Amino acid sequence: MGQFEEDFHKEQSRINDVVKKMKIDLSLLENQSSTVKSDIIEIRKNFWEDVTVNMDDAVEAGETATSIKQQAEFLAEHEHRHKHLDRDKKNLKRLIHTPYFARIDFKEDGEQEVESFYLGIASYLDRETDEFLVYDWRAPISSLYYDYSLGLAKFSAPAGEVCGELFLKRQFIIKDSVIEGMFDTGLTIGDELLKEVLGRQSNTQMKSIVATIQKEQNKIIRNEKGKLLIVQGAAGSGKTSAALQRVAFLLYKYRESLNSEEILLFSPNPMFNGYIRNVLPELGEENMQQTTFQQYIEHVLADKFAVEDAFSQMEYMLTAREDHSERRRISANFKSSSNFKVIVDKYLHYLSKQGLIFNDILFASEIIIRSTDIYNYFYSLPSELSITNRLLLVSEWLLSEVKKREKDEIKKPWVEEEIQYLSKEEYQFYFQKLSKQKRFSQDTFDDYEREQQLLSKYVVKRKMSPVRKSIKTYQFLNFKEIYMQMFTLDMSTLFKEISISESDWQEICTFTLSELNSHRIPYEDATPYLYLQEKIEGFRTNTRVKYVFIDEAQDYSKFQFEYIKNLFPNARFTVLGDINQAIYTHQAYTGFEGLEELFVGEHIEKIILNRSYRSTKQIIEFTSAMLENKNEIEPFNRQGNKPQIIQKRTANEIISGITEKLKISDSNKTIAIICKTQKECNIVYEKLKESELNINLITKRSNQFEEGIVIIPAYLAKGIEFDMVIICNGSISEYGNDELRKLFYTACTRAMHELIIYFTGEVSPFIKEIPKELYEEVLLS
Ligand SMILES: Nc1ncnc2c1ncn2[C@@H]1O[C@H](COP(=O)(O)OP(=O)(O)OP(=O)(O)O)[C@@H](O)[C@H]1O
Repeated sequence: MGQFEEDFHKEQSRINDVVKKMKIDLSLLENQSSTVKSDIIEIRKNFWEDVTVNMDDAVEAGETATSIKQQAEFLAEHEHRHKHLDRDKKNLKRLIHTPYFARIDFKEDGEQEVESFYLGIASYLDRETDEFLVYDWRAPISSLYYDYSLGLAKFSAPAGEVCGELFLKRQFIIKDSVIEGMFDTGLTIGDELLKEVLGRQSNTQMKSIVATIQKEQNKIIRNEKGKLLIVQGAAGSGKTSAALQRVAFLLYKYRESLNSEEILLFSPNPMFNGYIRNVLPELGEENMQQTTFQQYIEHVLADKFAVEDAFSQMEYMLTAREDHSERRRISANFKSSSNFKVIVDKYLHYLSKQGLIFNDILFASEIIIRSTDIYNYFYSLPSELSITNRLLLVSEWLLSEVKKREKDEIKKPWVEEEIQYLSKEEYQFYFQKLSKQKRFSQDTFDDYEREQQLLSKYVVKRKMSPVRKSIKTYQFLNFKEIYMQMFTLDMSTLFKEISISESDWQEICTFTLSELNSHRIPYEDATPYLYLQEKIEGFRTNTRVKYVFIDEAQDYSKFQFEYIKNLFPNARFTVLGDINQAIYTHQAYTGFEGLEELFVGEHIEKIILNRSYRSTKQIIEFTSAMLENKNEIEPFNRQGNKPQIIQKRTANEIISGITEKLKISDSNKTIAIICKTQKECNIVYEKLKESELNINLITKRSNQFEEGIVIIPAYLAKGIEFDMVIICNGSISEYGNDELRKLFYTACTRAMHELIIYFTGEVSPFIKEIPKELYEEVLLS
């Protein structure tokens, strides 16, 4: 038997031993879990029997409450235990399937022996010997595997740095407790396993990458210092993957003080949430909270406006008549720039001296406090106070005015009338309240005068309650008008400082006012609107969230970053993006400089990922050639066919070409037909439907990443990948404008193994620029 066979044999026999122990533990866990489950059923069934219920007097009622509380706690404790056992069971089942993926042999300085450590998705302790048979990939020692090749190595343990030498790095592919592959490697993480993993077909669900995390990615995952961690990474360089493994790492490292509810991920669209849903559970962790920025703004603004989303804005830009889309582009571009923030901040300054717009306070359709009085009161307050603090004082003043008004109202005839018309239930309700009060005030119960007086007070208070509520929620502030006013003032002094012409500003003003007057808020206005509102009314912060992740961050404006930062004052931020995929060209994207400015004085770390793992070498070479910074992206050496560029005479011929391709392609593959817009997707879908192939149309409302063949607009395909990508129309007529370069690049970089681009007439200039040897061309003869 050769050395390899011998090692292989030994390793398999270790796995057999470890799995045997795991199976015994699993059956113990199963027994414990079923006992706890029966206890829970029993407790639920007998809940009321085990509680002493006696409401005879206050003391007895108090004891009853305590008894119920104790019983509920007893139940909760059992349920909690059951949940934990369930989680342990699931982890153990995963470990039995794949006990580990790597082994490292390490000799610590000062020690005689080389020790072997096996790494898996969770730790496993031998209960008899108290020895770790598997180490969690997030344990301190595991970082040796990700960070070092053979030779001198060190890792940070809780007690300090541990130095030594790494003698072996062995990787395994294990399925159903059987070794399917084993590689010894001297490199950081051997290419063999990575090649194996990357060569597999894509899936509708993203997978965890713990067995093959690369050194640069590991820096992201284990980063603990920065208040802000910025990751600029090429398409397919593993930004999303690193972010998700980082969540798992944080949940492990801070398991005593951090839970998944305190981590929030902003993702590009709802479908993406579905795409990444399985990664953390696969690693034995619960998913973090997930949202999209759109969901957030809609949550806040939807009761006032029809809120446009980024995709509708994009679709409009791509499909509207050129003069219309140009006007819109100027507006969107400007509003997401720092220049507009200068205007908003100047406007805030202006408002601190004059110009806030208030609503009258009404009671029963009668004005009880005039907006002019509120205005005067507000501006009579010391101007050194912030607007927010002055508003607080205004609301206190208004509430005291309302109180005075309540006193006057009590004597009015409507009150007596209202008392007479109180329903039986209402009367009883007040009666009970009154009796309670009388108990304390020692009044005689049948004191009719007093009763009448108190009832009047209650009736008036109740009637005034919406007024008080509206004051507390600042409805006396006409915020919509305040925002609109910004587009009506003479801001000419500002234009000296910022780069916008008077005529462009006028265009922007006309467009914005017309939209807001029609109760529509354009996407580019939503964040400035909220920003201004929060600056005036005070930020509604979420102090619970400790980590915020922003994926596809190149699509966020400085306004949005600032808004998110203010919203989560206690959070650390991990922001991941790719400058080459900034598809919202109007967004005036300037890299992450704007973001860094928001964190001046705080610890910022920046990591750049240049190596791309998603696509074959041929696809990466082809797609990177479209970019200005061509040489910065390093392909992983995985071979495939060159991208194909196919010319057709007509759009209908393209459809026939696609149909033929689909018919001969492997049905297990994920295939995306990517069009520039939703409008085109709909047309192509209608035509392809006739082919009897099973095809799914993806729209911005899709929550699910469908299996098989999908038709999807380029801007929705961000972040996702497919075995094969077919670009429906790569003609100059579709992708001729340089502003669409990044959109085209994003669409092409979704391909893992195959990329096919159809066109009619003349091909897009982005392709013409690519050296011919990087693709295969099928032209009409
Ligand atoms: N270390 C790794 N080991 C194995 N696979 C990896 C590794 N890093 C990335 N991948 C794979 O590469 C593909 C791209 O990863 P991911 O989607 O995280 O990249 P991204 O940088 O977010 O891409 P994009 O910006 O283009 O959306 C995925 O299939 C992922 O599983």
